[in-house]
Amino acid sequence: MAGRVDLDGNPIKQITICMIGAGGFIGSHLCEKLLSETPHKVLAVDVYSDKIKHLLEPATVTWADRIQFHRINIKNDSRLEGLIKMADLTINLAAICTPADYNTRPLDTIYSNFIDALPVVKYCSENGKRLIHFSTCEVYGKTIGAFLPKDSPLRQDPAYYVLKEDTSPCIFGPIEKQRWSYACAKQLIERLVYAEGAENGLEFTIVRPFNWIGPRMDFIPGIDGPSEGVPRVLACFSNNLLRREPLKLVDGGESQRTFIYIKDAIEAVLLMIENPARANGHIFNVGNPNNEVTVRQLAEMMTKVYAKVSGESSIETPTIDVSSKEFYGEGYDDSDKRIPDMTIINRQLGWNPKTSLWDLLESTLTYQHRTYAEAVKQAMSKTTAN
Ligand SMILES: NC(=O)c1ccc[n+]([C@@H]2O[C@H](COP(=O)([O-])OP(=O)(O)OC[C@H]3O[C@@H](n4cnc5c(N)ncnc54)[C@H](O)[C@@H]3O)[C@@H](O)[C@H]2O)c1
Ligand SMILES: O=c1ccn([C@@H]2O[C@H](COP(=O)(O)OP(=O)(O)O[C@H]3OC[C@@H](O)[C@H](O)[C@H]3O)[C@@H](O)[C@H]2O)c(=O)[nH]1
Repeated sequence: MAGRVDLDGNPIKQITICMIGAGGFIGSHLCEKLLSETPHKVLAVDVYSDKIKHLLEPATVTWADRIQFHRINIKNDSRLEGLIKMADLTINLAAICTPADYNTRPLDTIYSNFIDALPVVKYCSENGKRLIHFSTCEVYGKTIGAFLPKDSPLRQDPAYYVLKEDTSPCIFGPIEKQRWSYACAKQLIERLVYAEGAENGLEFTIVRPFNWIGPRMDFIPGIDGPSEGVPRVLACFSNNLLRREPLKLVDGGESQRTFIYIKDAIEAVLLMIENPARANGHIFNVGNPNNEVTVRQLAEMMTKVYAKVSGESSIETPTIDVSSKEFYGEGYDDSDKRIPDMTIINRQLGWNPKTSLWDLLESTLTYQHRTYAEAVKQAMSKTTAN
């Protein structure tokens, strides 16, 4: 760790980071990276700590004095401002961010993504502290191309679908499509952070993650989360594969996504943390434009990769179609396509993603198999016995 320098060759000083939402998927990977590869200190704030338990116990690990866990719900805890004041930088990851909640719990979604983030922005601004705020690629909503006729040749033109931080519009569906409650709340908090920068000099960076995936993402229903819960697609499909049941393709699985390996994405966040002069005042797409698939193709690839890593043959009917109304309920809608433009992050931080979709699925599904296969088998045999 000695002699670490930033992108401009300046020595990197140790800082204290207040990480809100540190116990989640992204937070757990970021904590791991900061503790194992940097000298920085982490004030980890969350209501849960299961995903960072391995970093907190036993107290003898070499970084024991560099991480503190604070079990705090930021909705209503006066300790938050004190922690932000103690830190040099605050990173806010806390959010409700699973699509199954956006249309079924729209109030919780809006409160979590906008109202609950307000004090964090305010305390950073008032105390002159730097903020890295986690937004989402969903702020782009649908592509312009989605509104062109199906056979229009313009649909092939990147100008109609590549998503750029400084020029693309944010296109959401009607209010009754409550799916967009999340994207809209995230957009408004982005605008607020930006305005605090413009009017009050807040030093900020906004991150727009494009489908980061990897180990510890969400939960496997009935094993380490509610049986009826619907996590994001990686965990839904992992759960289906573990239970040897067909993967459910919502509305035919035609939507397209670009998936990036969590470990590649975390490299980008570390560059933002350690290069404030290059990251402040910017909004960054963080994704892998080379890893685009339809959800159907993702299902097919995950089925193949899982067969390889588990040694089990795939089932006869690997996928089935379900309607979005049946799967998510009333008010669901979808982003059609998400390809991040990488110009700004490339120019400012020289960062590029590395891992192919096949490789990231292979390491992630190896983890899923090792972590869950036995527990799923036991849970299934109990259900059959009953
Ligand atoms: N994973 C992705 O691909 C992705 C994509 C786009 C945006 N994001 C954004 O990145 C951030 C982190 O996402 P994630 O995938 O790690 O999600 P996650 O759900 O795993 O993590 C969020 C964490 O925040 C905590 N939290 C929520 N409300 C809280 C509160 N009131 N007080 C304290 N802690 C609270 C949760 O307990 C959870 O541990 C979110 O803001 C999300 O919108 C993630
Ligand atoms: O079992 C499933 C689950 C999901 N899907 C589909 O798979 C696609 C991806 O679904 P995800 O649950 O990963 O969520 P989305 O990509 O739509 O949104 C996510 O993207 C960015 C973040 O802000 C959030 O983490 C989340 O909103 C959607 O088209 C969804 O309808 C299935 O076809 N079957």
